[in-house]
Amino acid sequence: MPLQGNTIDFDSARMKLAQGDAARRRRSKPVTSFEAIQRHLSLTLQTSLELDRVLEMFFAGLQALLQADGMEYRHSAAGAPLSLGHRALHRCSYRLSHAGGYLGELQLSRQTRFAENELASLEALLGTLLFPLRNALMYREALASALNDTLTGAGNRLALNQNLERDIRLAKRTGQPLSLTILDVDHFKQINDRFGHAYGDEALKALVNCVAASLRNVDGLYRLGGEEFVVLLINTDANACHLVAERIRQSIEQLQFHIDGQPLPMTASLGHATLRADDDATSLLNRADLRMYEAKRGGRNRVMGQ
Ligand SMILES: Nc1nc2c(ncn2[C@@H]2O[C@H](COP(=O)(O)OP(=O)(O)OP(=O)(O)O)[C@@H](O)[C@H]2O)c(=O)[nH]1
Repeated sequence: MPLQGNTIDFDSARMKLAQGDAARRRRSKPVTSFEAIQRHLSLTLQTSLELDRVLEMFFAGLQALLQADGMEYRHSAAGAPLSLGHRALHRCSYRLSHAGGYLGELQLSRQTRFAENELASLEALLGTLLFPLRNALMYREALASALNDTLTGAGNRLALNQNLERDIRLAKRTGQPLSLTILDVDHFKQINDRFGHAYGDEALKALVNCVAASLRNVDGLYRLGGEEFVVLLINTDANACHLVAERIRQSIEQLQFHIDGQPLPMTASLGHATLRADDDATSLLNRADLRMYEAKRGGRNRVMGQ
């Protein structure tokens, strides 16, 4: 997985060193015994905390022991299943766990059956994956909690800043349109005042689920603060953004949210803006914010664009 941003890729540097060492060792004395493979793989797997990278290294290292055509890894924390190589007819699967903690499902496949002795070695080799995999999952969880709003699960302001800067750079380089919409819940204070803060929190969670359900998985949903959210739409021009914002508005209006069995209608006002050549993140957000306030002044529960 390529690293983004201006960082030094220590992982690949260390990998290259490790690979170089391995190549040198292979030239002098072939690495053949199970213990040698296991030791080498153990060292290699410690060079990264990136889940994809750890699994890639395991798949590559495994080939010294048995030839496998494909490997698939599933864990809800990892998002979509991660596939390496290509899937073949014969498969073996493992549910990985450690000290009661679930570490995912791993499946290997190839064209010919796995022999019993191969499976036994594979199971022994899986031990090398345990701690690197657990550490990579913990690292991923730590990153996610640093970038997500704890109440609603939407991205937080830090995630918005990072992704917006990146998407603006990309849109300017590729010439693709980029739009965003700011959404502010109408009269949210009344919900808190009437039902209490805890119910207000539940209403915000329901709203985020509702907005997320009307987006593509490449779209970003972020909480700016309070009851204000941003939807970031890559490769989307002003007309398409208006349609998306209108769809969001309607889905919030139709949301069947109940408090103690009582329906609680919610609406939101939305303002959108599309990237111009002289925009930066602040000017783009400010323009959408101005439109959102126009929507509030215009009577709320409406969408205003540029
Ligand atoms: N329950 C809950 N309420 C929050 C949270 N963050 C902000 N609020 C409340 O959201 C309300 C926002 O109120 P206002 O800014 O007056 O806006 P509004 O009532 O939505 O009215 P308009 O935006 O003008 O339609 C305040 O009562 C905040 O306390 C939160 O995390 N949970």
